[in-house]
Amino acid sequence: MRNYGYWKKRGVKEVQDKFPFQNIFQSLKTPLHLLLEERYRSFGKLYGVYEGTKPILVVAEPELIKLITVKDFHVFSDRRVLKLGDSTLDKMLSVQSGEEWKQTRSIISPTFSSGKMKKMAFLIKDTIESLIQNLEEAADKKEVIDCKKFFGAFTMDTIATCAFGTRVDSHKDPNNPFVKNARALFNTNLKLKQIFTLICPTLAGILGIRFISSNIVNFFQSITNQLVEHRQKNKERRNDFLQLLLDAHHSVQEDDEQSQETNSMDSAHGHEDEGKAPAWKPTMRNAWTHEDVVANSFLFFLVGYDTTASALSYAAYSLALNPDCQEKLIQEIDGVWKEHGGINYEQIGKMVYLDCVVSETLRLFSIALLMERVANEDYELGDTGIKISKGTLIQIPVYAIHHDPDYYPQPDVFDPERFLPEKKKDRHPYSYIPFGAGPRNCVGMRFALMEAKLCLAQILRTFRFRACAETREKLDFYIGQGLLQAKKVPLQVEKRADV
Ligand code: HEM
Repeated sequence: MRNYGYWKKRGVKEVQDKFPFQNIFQSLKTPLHLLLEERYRSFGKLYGVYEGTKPILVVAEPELIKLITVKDFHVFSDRRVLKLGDSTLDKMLSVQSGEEWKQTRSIISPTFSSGKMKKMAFLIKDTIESLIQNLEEAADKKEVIDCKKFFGAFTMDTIATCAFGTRVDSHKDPNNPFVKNARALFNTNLKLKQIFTLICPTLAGILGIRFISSNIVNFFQSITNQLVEHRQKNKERRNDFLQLLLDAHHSVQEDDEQSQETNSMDSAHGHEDEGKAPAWKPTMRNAWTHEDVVANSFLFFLVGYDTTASALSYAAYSLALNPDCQEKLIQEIDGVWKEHGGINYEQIGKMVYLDCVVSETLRLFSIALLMERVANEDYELGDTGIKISKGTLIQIPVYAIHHDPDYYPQPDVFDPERFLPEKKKDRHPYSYIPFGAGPRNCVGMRFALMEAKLCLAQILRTFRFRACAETREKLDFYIGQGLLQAKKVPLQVEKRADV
């Protein structure tokens, strides 16, 4: 049964399937980023699509995005409902809705405050050192590296230490039980296209996915149990997420820092009015259980591993193909190094060109291709006159907005200077949303930026990335995924002779 005409009747342009479920088949055939760009060109910033018979409104107009994600957040606080049918996994922040989500978010947000991130930067230092050693071996052998593998090992080590208090070198020690389980999780049971369902469950909704094997959940549950027991028995504390989540229920009244503050780390990525949606205030917190701790450590691992590894791979690739930008970044890094004798959390927050490089990477390669919200009541969309019924799904095509030549002339060119403060101020802030927007944006943004910036600053002090025969001018991406996932990012690393 088709529902065509639903949007037309409401005065909205619509994409009609030529045959039932064409939209779904198309998204499994064409890379989603290309589909989103093509529709943006043909239908503009406001149009309707159908997922089977379900009408979806696609909104790409920055002022309307701000309305939906911030000003009228009370109507659009949820994503599409995705119950995984597992009592632990259903406690993950990203799949919760309504009051449950508010309570969990109120507990989790402070764990990402800048004070906590600063302490966590010390843990990341060790994992960067392992990465540098691994890159050094590759440079000595003049190997072609797949950046995704090296940065994937680095982000896995980082999440292992920050979320599970477990020190591993997954590049050198692939048989470590943590690494084996993590790899099994990503390679088999939880394909990357399904991971995105955690932050934007489009494909899960379409395919009716129920995933994540209980063996793997049990493994992570059991290591968390052992760690908690060990820390309690030995009165041991560590500056990691596990500790912060464990402390959360003891410090119910403590700081709600993240929803209030913005800092230099957020830079172009956060929006000033984020977290200040008029109708949203952190609610009273209920008891925070051991299951909540396990679920959310696990979630950080799921969403923090591949996203940041991809961001670093795309940054390395862009710098290798744009040596002028790489030299400019190296100059900034060397300058800071000379002045401070190294680069730590404080310095990366002040490095303007480093921020431009990371921002431009996340624009050109918008890792989360789209965002979703659901209307929890009937609603009229700003002054468009469009009436949205309760339950309607809204999609925000992030990748297409980031490639709009009106905001970003020559959108396929890597040009970090677009993000210099004087250029940024001329653009609508909601035309740049790599971490989403509003109180439901990426809670891990600050951590991801810190991790990526610290890593880039440290490795470019030792190496340069170089394109090689295997490096393609255009990357090849997996199809049917909500995440922009390159198949391979081959490059060479060269040890710097000038330091
Ligand atoms: C470059 C890296 C990353 C990118 C591009 C990214 C992007 C996103 C996006 C677009 C969303 C949806 C936001 C919205 O709907 O408005 C999201 C949600 C989320 N992200 Fe990230 N993310 C990254 C890294 C991380 C890391 C490292 C963590 C944790 C350690 C994390 C944890 C989360 C969580 C828990 C949510 C769900 C928030 C909620 O529902 O309240 N992300 N992310």
